[in-house]
Amino acid sequence: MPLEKKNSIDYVMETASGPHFSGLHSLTAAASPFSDVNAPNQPFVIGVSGGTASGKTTVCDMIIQQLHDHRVVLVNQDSFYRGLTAEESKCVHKYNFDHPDAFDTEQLLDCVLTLKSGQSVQVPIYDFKHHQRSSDSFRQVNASDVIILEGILVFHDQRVRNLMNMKIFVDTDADLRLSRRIRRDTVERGRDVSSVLEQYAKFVKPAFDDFILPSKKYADVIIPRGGDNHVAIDLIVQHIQTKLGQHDLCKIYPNTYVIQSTFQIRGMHTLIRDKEISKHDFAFYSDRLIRLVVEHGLGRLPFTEKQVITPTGSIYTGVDFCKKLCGVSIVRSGESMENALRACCKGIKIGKILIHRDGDDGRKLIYEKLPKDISERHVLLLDPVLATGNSANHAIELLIQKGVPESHIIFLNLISAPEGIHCVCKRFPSLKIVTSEIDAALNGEFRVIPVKPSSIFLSTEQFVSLTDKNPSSGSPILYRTARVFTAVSSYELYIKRNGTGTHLVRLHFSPFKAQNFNLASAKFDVLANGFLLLRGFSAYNLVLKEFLLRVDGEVLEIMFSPLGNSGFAFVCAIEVFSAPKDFIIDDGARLINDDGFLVFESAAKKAATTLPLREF
Ligand SMILES: Nc1ncnc2c1ncn2[C@@H]1O[C@H](COP(=O)(O)OP(=O)(O)O)[C@@H](O)[C@H]1O
Ligand SMILES: Nc1ccn([C@@H]2O[C@H](COP(=O)(O)O)[C@@H](O)[C@H]2O)c(=O)n1
Repeated sequence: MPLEKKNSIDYVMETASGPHFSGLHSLTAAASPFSDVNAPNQPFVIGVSGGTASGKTTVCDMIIQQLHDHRVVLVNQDSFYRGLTAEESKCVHKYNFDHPDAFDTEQLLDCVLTLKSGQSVQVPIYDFKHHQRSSDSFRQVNASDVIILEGILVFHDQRVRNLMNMKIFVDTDADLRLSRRIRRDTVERGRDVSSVLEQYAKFVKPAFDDFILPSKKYADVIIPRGGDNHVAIDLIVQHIQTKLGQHDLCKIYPNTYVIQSTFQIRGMHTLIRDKEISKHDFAFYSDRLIRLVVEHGLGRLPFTEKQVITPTGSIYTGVDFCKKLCGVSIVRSGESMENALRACCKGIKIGKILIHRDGDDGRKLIYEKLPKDISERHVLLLDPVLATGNSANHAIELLIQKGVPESHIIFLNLISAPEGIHCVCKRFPSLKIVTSEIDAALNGEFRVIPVKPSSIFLSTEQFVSLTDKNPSSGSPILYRTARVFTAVSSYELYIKRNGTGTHLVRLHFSPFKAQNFNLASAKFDVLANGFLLLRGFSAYNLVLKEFLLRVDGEVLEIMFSPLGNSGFAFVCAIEVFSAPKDFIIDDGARLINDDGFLVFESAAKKAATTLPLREF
């Protein structure tokens, strides 16, 4: 290759699109200067208090229902009633269940602290009929995003109050509470009306006046009418959702946006971080997440008001998208976000920036291919993993040098490390970062590879790159190197844009001898998306094989499977071309031969080999 071409930006960009692994590199918590914000996200603790039968449990149930996308656990103060001694049990009507001492508050504190630290706890089960805790069974309560602590006296002890992020007091009329209590205690707790009224007058009402009502002042929110107050409950749920969606870093850097976490989103993150996930699932779920990030990022762009006339002739006042827009991917992992961006913004221009480390002295070379009018555009900068932030800062600096105002840059990530957010936001406070998850911490074990490979991805590490040291004169460069696979290995090609359709796959085999390998002795199968292309194949001479096959989706996987004694497979080059859409006639294709003709059904769903164009 001429030196001139080798130095060209296009060449650098092309070669940079090869296999790429992006990872967050290890940083021990101790080494991190951001240990405070790296601390795992603490659960949100809500205290719900109020008089007996005020509707506390009902309100909690309504909140839990509405927070269905989050992990919420309910802890009842009732579970921490002390068991009665034999003596106390004998004259239970003299026992004050409404006094703070009736509860084991130390145990309650331990329980909430354990849950807040992210561990599960065994909560006692209380039996109101026998006034005892179950001796042998517990309720397992798991760590969660939200802990709701409910009970008549949960605001009484300051240490318990201090654990709460939000305190709600359910304020229901005393007469209504008494009538509910009579019904509940007679129907559910097997008591008679007179004992209920006696307990109410002797203990319940005085304790309400002495302990419960005075604790109302600690409440952040008071809900009159309890569960009937849907407006209050909706507002509370909205507030909790906002708090849950807001990482501590978003409070420090208001231009950092984490998309609202739901079980769907957490589920997808769980999948893409699972080392057992298949490549297809990895690509599918990371692409789904990337689309959400892209949509959210687009939502941060400026808009103008626009009115349209609807088919019924009325005026609809809406908004118009920002038109001066472009994407810029940080090569190479950023390219994996391009599909999602194109899917959301038809025809969007996409530029590329490659930051290339030159030697070990940290010197960086930057190559770029950007739209000429980039300074007039809003830029969506794409990189799925924001790790240290160093590359991102180089890319952003370059965009600013090109005349893009800092406030016109929206940096889209799938996963961000706190270090990266600090690094970028400190330097560029007017830029926006949109991410789907901020990692809690990076530890020695932690390494994320969340990006869909850019264009071609080799699944194995068990390969050898060979070079023919004695090529025959005139032998094309293509045939002087080969990849040898000593285990089942596959290339995944991400077929951009057109995806589904017919593709021509061309495989080049040139059997030379190098190192300890005689490529002519290789014997192997080749499969493409499960179709067997070559069975027990060996190449004794230079061979070129072509196949036409239909790919459903974005991925074409070409697999090499060594057979028998040879123990290895090889290939010199793979070419894939997209054929015209209807290149293969689906039904009714005929093979004409001496015996008449053979009709092929669903031909497009099969793989077809072409007639050898050149077979050496
Ligand atoms: N808004 C309401 N309308 C009718 N009944 C209610 C309402 N809120 C609660 N209740 C009933 O009152 C009783 C006590 O309610 P609960 O939510 O268990 O109160 P708490 O937890 O404060 O003791 C239950 O039987 C419940 O079904
Ligand atoms: N063995 C017991 C324990 C408690 N109580 C009463 O329960 C009330 C608290 O529960 P709520 O669901 O009404 O908040 C409290 O007022 C106690 O009097 C009881 O009767 N027997």
